[in-house]
Amino acid sequence: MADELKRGLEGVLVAESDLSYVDGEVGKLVYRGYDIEDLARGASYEEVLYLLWHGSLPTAAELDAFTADLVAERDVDDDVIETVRALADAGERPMAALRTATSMLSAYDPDDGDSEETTLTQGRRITAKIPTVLAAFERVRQGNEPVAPDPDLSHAGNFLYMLTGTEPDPVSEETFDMALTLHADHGLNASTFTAMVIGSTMADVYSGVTGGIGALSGPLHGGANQDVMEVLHEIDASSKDPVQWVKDTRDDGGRIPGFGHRVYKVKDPRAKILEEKLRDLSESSGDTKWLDYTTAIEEHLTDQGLVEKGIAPNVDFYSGSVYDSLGIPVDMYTPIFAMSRAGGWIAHVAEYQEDNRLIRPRARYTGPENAEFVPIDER
Ligand SMILES: CC(=O)SCCNC(=O)CCNC(=O)[C@H](O)C(C)(C)COP(=O)(O)OP(=O)(O)OC[C@H]1O[C@@H](n2cnc3c(N)ncnc32)[C@H](O)[C@@H]1OP(=O)(O)O
Ligand SMILES: O=C([O-])CC(=O)C(=O)O
Repeated sequence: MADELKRGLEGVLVAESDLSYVDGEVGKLVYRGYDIEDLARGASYEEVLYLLWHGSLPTAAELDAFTADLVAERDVDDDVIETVRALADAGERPMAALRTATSMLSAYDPDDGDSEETTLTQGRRITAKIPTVLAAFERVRQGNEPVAPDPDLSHAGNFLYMLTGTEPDPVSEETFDMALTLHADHGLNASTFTAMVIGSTMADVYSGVTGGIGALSGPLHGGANQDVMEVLHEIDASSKDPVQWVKDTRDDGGRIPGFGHRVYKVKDPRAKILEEKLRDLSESSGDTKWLDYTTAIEEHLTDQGLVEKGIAPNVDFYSGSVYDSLGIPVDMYTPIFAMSRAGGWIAHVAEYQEDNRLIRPRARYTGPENAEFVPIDER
């Protein structure tokens, strides 16, 4: 058993967690026992953060105090904004800029130490500042000045405000807030596990979140939401039938971004909620293009038996089309995922460090044995 190889750690249990549970057979996701659908429809992202970090849904008074603490941390030091400007000027990708800026934020954090309290205090600062960093990056990139946070707006509303300079309408704010809730946590996915591995060395939470951002950026994980939208744009620009695009891609041995999952063997429950949201938004705007393309792709892959084989739409398949309806640029989709998932990374690091054990698996050695060393001048 000890020597059994589990490629990609598939199915391996490495920790106990009270935070979230993914039932991949029936397509169910819960945060601390609450169904994601109830939370997405009924709770704000701030309530969900409180739930993840403190173990229960807040009362109104607890939420007020928690929100005030988050709002108080939204400002970002000028040096970080200057770095963000330099990164934007250099043409850095938003996800990489976020990774660099998040790491830099630690220089301005007055606290130090590895207690749960410090992790959550620093986690609150990181969570509050990521939207400010991201919005500033996007504004500078577009040739505009950053917009200061508005303390009267929610986490979701304030981000959209800082991004556009205009207060969002209630539908946009509610839609974005729902998307943040849907992305906040998801068991030991690759980026959360990365943050936990880093946390298990008792490194600080800035290191864990910075590592999480790096892991999330890849196309097999959070980066797929950007890929899905790029595919939709490619289909649109080429006037190709979406089904033909899928056929060509599969004939070339390619994967369909936004499909497949290590745990879900059926459609991701978050994809169902986002699809419904996209349907509402498309019908009310009268622009159903992305909905039509995504639906056609899903129907085709269902007809081809892929969905039945467990390669079904995941959260990334529909999120981009929803962000597009909010006017958000395509390469900001994965950073927005990180903005939400930071809450989950912080919760897992804090939880794991409570009863910490260094995470250190092994590889089966397949290299040469008894190689004879030859000094460099004799090689
Ligand atoms: C937030 C998230 O991270 S959700 C996931 C986001 N990522 C994507 O959408 C990228 C596309 N999807 C994928 O690459 C995969 O489904 C993953 C990485 C998410 C999961 O991968 P794994 O659990 O490692 O499955 P694995 O890569 O072994 O695939 C199993 C089989 O399904 C096929 N498959 C998996 N995903 C897809 C896909 N999107 N399109 C076509 N075929 C697929 C594989 O080719 C493989 O087939 P084979 O057994 O005939 O070789
Ligand atoms: O759980 C996973 O492997 C990927 C995922 O859906 C997420 O991180 O939200």
